[in-house]
Amino acid sequence: MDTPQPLYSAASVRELDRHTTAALKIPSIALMKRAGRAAFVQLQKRWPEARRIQVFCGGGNNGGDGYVIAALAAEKQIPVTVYACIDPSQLKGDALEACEYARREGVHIVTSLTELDRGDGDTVVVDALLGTGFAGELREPVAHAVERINKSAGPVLAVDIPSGLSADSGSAGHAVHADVTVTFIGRKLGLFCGRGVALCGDVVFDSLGAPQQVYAKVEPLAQRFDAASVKRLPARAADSYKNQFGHVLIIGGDSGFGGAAVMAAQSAARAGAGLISLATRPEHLPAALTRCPEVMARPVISGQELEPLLEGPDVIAVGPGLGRAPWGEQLLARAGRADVPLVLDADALNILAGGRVLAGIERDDWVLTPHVGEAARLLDCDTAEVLADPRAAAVAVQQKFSGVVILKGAGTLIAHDRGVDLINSGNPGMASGGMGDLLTGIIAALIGQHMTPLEAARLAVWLHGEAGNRAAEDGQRGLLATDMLPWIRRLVD
Ligand SMILES: NC(=O)C1=CN([C@@H]2O[C@H](COP(=O)(O)OP(=O)(O)OC[C@H]3O[C@@H](n4cnc5c(N)ncnc54)[C@H](O)[C@@H]3O)[C@@H](O)[C@H]2O)[C@H](O)CC1
Ligand SMILES: [K+]
Repeated sequence: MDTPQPLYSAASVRELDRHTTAALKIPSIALMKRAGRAAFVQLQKRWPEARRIQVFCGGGNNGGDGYVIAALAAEKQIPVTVYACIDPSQLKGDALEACEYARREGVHIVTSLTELDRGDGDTVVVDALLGTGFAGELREPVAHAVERINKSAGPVLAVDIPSGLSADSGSAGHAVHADVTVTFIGRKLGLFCGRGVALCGDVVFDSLGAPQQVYAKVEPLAQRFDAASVKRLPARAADSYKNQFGHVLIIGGDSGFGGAAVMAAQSAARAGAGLISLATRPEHLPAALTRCPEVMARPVISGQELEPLLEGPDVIAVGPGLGRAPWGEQLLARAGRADVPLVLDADALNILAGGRVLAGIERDDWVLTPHVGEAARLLDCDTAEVLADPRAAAVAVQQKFSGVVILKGAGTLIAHDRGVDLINSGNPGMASGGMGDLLTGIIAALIGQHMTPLEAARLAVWLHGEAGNRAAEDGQRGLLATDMLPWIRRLVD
């Protein structure tokens, strides 16, 4: 099993830069030349037929990388033009030295966008405007240059990070939309969460030869898990029997929302739970029986009927289709005190956010699975605040309610008492009803199969997204949650 990838803040990457130049005993300009070369090699690999290159250079070292790229292109006789967004006379240090290197190689440098032709589909555009030094709102003349890059006909390669994207949070206003981002020395958290997932295109990492020991000196913001690093379930012994694989109870499905509860139960079954019970409104029993006869569906009118059902299960998931009416509140109030691990989703989170039910309760053995809107309600803030710094929001929910918090998104964050994890999974086809219900069922099934809440959260998020990717091979639009069920089964082993 691989180790997860560390993700850093901009400041931490600058610290890694310093440790690297010290450890390698090289001047920082040498690191800049390595960066420029790493980006140029990727450019040639991706677009070997590129007939022209336009490099947009800013006023800092990100711009310096751009000048190195231009010099390397000129050395290969590839027609290249640099648009110096900040006049070269204002450059300092390594960036100035890189600019002089480009001039020596005969690179044509223009300082006005009017001197830069629009280019065509064969013109590769390089975004070397802003890197880890970007802060605040995008200012002119960089903002205008970003807009021009986004209007280019050809592909875009972003150097280190798409200009306008926050390395620390993944938030962005106006920013470069790149096809490829070549990032150096340390992967930035912002490349993999928030708007970063859409703005970066493919992310290519190059350590620039940074020795392994420098990474031990700097604390990452998060660690990124993928198929190779997420812990899987063990193989089953030949003499296994169903009780060994957990009894999951799903509670939900108020009038009109029975499908959500049934899908969560089906998902738990497909993720390998030994026994699944479903406590839901009586009117949903026939559907549950038809859709998933393996599930023991039990009618629940009020909290009293739920009480005896809380005895047997090894894990309880509350929320799919629960609604926010007294029925749902009663069921959550009772389930919330059960002495087995819990998974709270959807309206169970909205009820919890209301503060009337389970007020002040903190549990180490529950998994909360908010999307951005539910996280905002749990924190009593705007969704804009959550989007501005998703990692901070996930940590705040975890500090408020304890346990494991999964903040769902294209870059899903998992906050726990030892730090923050990030998992990129899924695709835009999964932006449809029922996806969250499936995730809830998978988490519960994995806890029932003796994974810790954190292990279950990590594997479930990855598995859920991968099942969505496989199901989307037939097309993203019209992807239904139930299309993913066969894939959950194939991937959970
Ligand atoms: N040894 C190293 O540090 C290496 C760094 N690499 C590259 O360098 C950049 C980081 O460079 P830095 O000079 O610190 O910052 P930037 O070039 O990203 O930007 C600073 C530049 O941008 C202006 N600016 C800041 N905020 C804004 C804003 N909101 N609007 C407009 N302009 C803004 C600021 O005034 C400066 O002019 C790193 O990303 C790498 O690309 C090498 O790759 C490796 C060695
Ligand atoms: K950039």
